Amino acid sequence: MARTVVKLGSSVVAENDGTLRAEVIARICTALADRHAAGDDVVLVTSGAIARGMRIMDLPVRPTAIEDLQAASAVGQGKLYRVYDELLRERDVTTAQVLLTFFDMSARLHYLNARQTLRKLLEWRVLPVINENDTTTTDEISFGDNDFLAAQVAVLVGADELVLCTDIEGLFTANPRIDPDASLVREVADVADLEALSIGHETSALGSGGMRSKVVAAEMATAAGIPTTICSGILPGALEAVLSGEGAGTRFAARPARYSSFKLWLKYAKPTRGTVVIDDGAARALRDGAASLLPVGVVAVQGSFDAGDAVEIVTRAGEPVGKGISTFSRDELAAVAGEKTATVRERLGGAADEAVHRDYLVLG
Ligand SMILES: Nc1ncnc2c1ncn2[C@@H]1O[C@H](COP(=O)(O)OP(=O)(O)O)[C@@H](O)[C@H]1O
Ligand SMILES: N[C@@H](CCC(=O)OP(=O)(O)O)C(=O)O
Repeated sequence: MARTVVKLGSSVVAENDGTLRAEVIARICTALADRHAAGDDVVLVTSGAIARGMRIMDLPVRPTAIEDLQAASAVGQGKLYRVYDELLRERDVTTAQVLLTFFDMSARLHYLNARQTLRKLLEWRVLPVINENDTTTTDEISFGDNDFLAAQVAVLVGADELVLCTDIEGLFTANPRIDPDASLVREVADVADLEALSIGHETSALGSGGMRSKVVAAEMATAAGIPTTICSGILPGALEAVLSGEGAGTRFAARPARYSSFKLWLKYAKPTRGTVVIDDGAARALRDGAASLLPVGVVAVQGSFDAGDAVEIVTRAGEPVGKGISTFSRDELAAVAGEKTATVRERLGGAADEAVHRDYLVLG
């Protein structure tokens, strides 16, 4: 029994003018229902609310102003969900609509609640149909695109597989809409191997993020041990081949999962609010393993953060060392930067000695 997260891009769900691709969606629902009937857990992440709203409101192109996008999404989301609900009900699958914001992922308690709800739905054999809650997001708390949301959801539910469906067969060596010599990449053993390729942010008429955001999502999911495939959602048989294990499109091999679920959340879901610059000795101690970051190794503090916020940790030369949750606020940490533990205790009351505790730190 497998647990699979399937993401459909706007370009799969709708034509360029926002008209729903009814046949494509029906075929995909059949494929999902078949996996569900075979005993698999299936989670659907679907874009298309803005496209749907755009069509209904007769907007000629995808709007760019945030309030227009939010209003279009509000018009479209309910209607979009109803399409999946009806198609899947006809195929004996009960669905649930789940709308998430980046805030839900970045606040640990909300994250745990979302995880609990999704796990309960899967235990009930319900197929969650997920989208971002566009109407309440701001730039600050938006996923940016649903590829990132899908990767987050895959980590959240402990998926065995993530499938990102788009309007193109997979990842090409360059954007084939620009470069006719581009060829399909079938296997990616390591995302670092992709540096030589031209993977742009150019999108289809309705999409956001482009191929670049799919590769970043694949990097994130594979780092959590989840193999990821980018394939066409439009080409009949492609998603079906991926779901049956035959394969299609571009497959990113899973890397050994190095992080606990908490550290994955910290690395990928929690936004950083500031930067802590550390000296070389501290950088070595952190990179070598078991050490926490002590204030004595801190040389500068940038940004504005509270105790409990995530900070980027960098060397004096600006090389990234890692990311961690700060024990202190920006002002507190600035007041004890470079100081020994005895002075830190004296100045800050001694509640904690570490600027970032090892348990709340991810390297890289
Ligand atoms: N190297 C590449 N390989 C394949 N597609 C690429 C590449 N670089 C850019 N693209 C573009 O990415 C688009 C898909 O991204 P996007 O429109 O965001 O999809 P979706 O709406 O499905 O999320 C493709 O239509 C293609 O034009
Ligand atoms: N929440 C938005 C998703 C926008 C988005 O990320 O689109 P895409 O790049 O096509 O996956 C919507 O439903 O229209």
